[in-house]
Amino acid sequence: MFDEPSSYLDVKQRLKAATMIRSLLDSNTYVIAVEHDLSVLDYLSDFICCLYGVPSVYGVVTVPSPVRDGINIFLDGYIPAENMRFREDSLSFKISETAEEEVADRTPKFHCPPMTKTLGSFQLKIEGGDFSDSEIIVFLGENGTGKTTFVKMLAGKMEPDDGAEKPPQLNVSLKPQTIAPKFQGTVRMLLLKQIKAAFMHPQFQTDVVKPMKLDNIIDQDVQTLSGGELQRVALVLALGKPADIYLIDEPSAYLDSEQRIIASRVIKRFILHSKKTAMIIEHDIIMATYLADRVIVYEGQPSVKATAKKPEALLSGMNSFLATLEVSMRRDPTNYRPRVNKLNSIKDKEQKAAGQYFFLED
Ligand SMILES: Nc1ncnc2c1ncn2[C@@H]1O[C@H](COP(=O)(O)OP(=O)(O)OP(=O)(O)O)[C@@H](O)[C@H]1O
Repeated sequence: MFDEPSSYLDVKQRLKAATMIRSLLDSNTYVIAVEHDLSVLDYLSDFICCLYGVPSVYGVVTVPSPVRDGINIFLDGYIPAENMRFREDSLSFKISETAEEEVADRTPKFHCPPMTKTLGSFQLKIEGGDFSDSEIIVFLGENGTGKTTFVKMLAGKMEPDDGAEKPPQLNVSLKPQTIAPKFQGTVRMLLLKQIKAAFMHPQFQTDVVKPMKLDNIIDQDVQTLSGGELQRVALVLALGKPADIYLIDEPSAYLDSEQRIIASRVIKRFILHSKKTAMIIEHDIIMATYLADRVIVYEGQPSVKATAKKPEALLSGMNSFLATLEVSMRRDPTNYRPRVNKLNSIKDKEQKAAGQYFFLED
């Protein structure tokens, strides 16, 4: 049995872990895994059971379905065989067909200069670039290529190497990768203390607090929250702080598949409506694809030497990122979710031969 094998791993490691787990299968061995990253679940499984219900009240486990049908049932919120709807809305990943042109029209709001940072034996080179309002930049890179380091430099928590021009002094709100709250008191007390203005604002309640489902835990002690509950509180806190730029390190960690999709929608809507900029580190490729207006691809050797490239369009960035991983992806025609092609499958070979590692639309 494997419980969340993908946690904190980068895309390459997630697929490696899935392949390793599959290699355990033989005629006498069954593997059962709990996994919240839908692309990994898709790659790993032959059959899946969906679980639905009301958190902390009841849960129902569906009969196993073949993996594609099972994930689509989960996303659709409807079990055709039982004529049973368990969620009002279906969850879809369609990316606006105009996304690319919208990016081209954006006016630059701030410029990040080229920078370098040396940490022990690790060297990071940042190409820099221009960033604008209402856009989300997703950082794509393997573990140990310096994503968190770049975020810390933008947040002013780390200086670039001597002599390098510093990033602009911006008002930054940071959701760190690890969350270890010291606060003694309830969630409500924490929100009132740190983000009172946003918390009391009806728009923020509707757009952020309600969808992140803080109602059930609002009077619970922060110290007793689970990992997923803490992550939801940390995201609300980060979005509730007035800032020019929101730096969000691994929003998907500890969240289940549905919460990941809801959190992505909340972040996307918030950034669009508030006309702010977000930079997000995300290893869940479905969430990363859904969130990104543009991407920064990290190249190089993890823990040794890496380059954070200039921001680029989602399609070209994903294409070059997936090419470095030697992974190709297609989209499910039903709900547009990205699916990893099995290594050496016909699609995998065809797409790689054509240099199309990633498709925006099927
Ligand atoms: N204070 C430090 N001293 C020495 N090395 C460090 C320090 N902080 C980070 N590193 C190293 O720098 C490299 C980049 O770290 P960083 O946390 O930025 O990577 P990352 O891309 O965010 O990784 P992950 O995806 O695993 O979160 C790693 O090899 C890390 O071990």
